[in-house]
Amino acid sequence: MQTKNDSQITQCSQWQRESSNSQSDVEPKVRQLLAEIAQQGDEKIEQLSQEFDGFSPQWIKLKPYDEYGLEASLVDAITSAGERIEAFSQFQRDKLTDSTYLDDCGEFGFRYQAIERIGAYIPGGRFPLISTALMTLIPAKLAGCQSRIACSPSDHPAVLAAASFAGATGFLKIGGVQAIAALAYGYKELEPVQMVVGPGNQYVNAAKQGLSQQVQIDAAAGPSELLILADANINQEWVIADMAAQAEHDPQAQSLLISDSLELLESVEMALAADDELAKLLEDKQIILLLADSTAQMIEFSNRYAPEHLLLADQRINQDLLINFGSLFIGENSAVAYGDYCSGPNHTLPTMGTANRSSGLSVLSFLKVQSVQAVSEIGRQKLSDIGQKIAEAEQLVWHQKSMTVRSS
Ligand SMILES: NC(=O)c1ccc[n+]([C@@H]2O[C@H](COP(=O)([O-])OP(=O)(O)OC[C@H]3O[C@@H](n4cnc5c(N)ncnc54)[C@H](O)[C@@H]3O)[C@@H](O)[C@H]2O)c1
Ligand SMILES: [Zn+2]
Repeated sequence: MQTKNDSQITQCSQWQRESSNSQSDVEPKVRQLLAEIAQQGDEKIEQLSQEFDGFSPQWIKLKPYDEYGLEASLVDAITSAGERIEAFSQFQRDKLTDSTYLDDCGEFGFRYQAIERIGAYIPGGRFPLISTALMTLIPAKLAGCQSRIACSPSDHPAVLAAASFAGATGFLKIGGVQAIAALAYGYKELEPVQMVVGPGNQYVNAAKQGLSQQVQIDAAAGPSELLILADANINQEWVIADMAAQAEHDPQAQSLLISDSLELLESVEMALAADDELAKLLEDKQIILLLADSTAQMIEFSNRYAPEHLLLADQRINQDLLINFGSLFIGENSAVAYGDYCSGPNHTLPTMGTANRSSGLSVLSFLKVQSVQAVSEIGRQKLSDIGQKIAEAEQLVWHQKSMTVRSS
């Protein structure tokens, strides 16, 4: 199939995601700052907070979330969104049951154990990120993490209210590299946490990366991505709004529409061209229109691209064939924006193709899977027979001995 010469519609086989912008100047700078903090401790954290944000780090005592003077309808919305996110987390937690089996050598199994202390970074930025506070702190609470520290350079009432609703056990007003370092190394009475989650700018992400030996971190959530798989019958107005919505997160955010219907793509292109704002998104390649030969090629493209958000608006495609995505939205009722705010599943999701190997944030992120074993009297003999032969071959004499002494 050929597309018109002046068209922005591209054959999907000829399109590839650009690699992320190099953060070459940010990474060394952040590494240097972290080294200074490691050496100089709290004093350096305070100095950087003054230098970059103009305030000293400050503990804020959280009030009940409905005492922040927010508009009543916003309080209701936070409650409803929070309850749905909580219900999803609870559902997931309930499915994860500790389990053991018995065999002739004893009892063997595994159990889920929450990480004790976690930190959630809530970006400062231009907007009070209510949803980020809910999406990071609620799963940690439902997982059973005992200490859940929120950090943000913003003390906007909506952020504090959301952190309070989501059950933060402490709120430290601090931003950037120094916030991540305070969580990882400890700061004054704050003991080091074991895991740091949450989005942020390139300094925040570089700090998380730089401290990933000290603490567990979640996947770096880069610029937002959406891929829509569309048949000829989609509601164009809806999916155009979805594409523009994800594009508005960030100038580097990208929304892709793929279809085997050239007619549909041309119609969408015309609709975009008729609106200055949307036309600019197309021109800036924040919206991309891709033509496939077949549904098989659409599926193959989707699995290779591994989008953060995947909207399946093609009734011919079996969802089970889609294997790489952060979050799947099935049918065009399922606006990605619902997932951003309030449907329940998490919005902190892997980007840049890392969805082919990693998962978004969830209750699971905050749990360790531990194995347990209790060897029986009979097992003592049987396992010694097996293990001591291997220990002998490895020439680990005390390993061998610790088994042979038990075998008689
Ligand atoms: N993927 C997601 O789910 C998601 C959700 C929300 C936000 N985000 C992203 O989070 C980011 C928020 O960024 P932000 O900047 O608004 O808030 P931020 O809180 O991430 O960063 C602000 C901090 O950056 C530090 N900083 C600024 N300039 C610095 C410099 N030159 N050197 C060292 N430190 C410096 C300051 O200490 C400041 O407190 C955006 O990129 C947004 O796209 C992503
Ligand atoms: Zn979004």
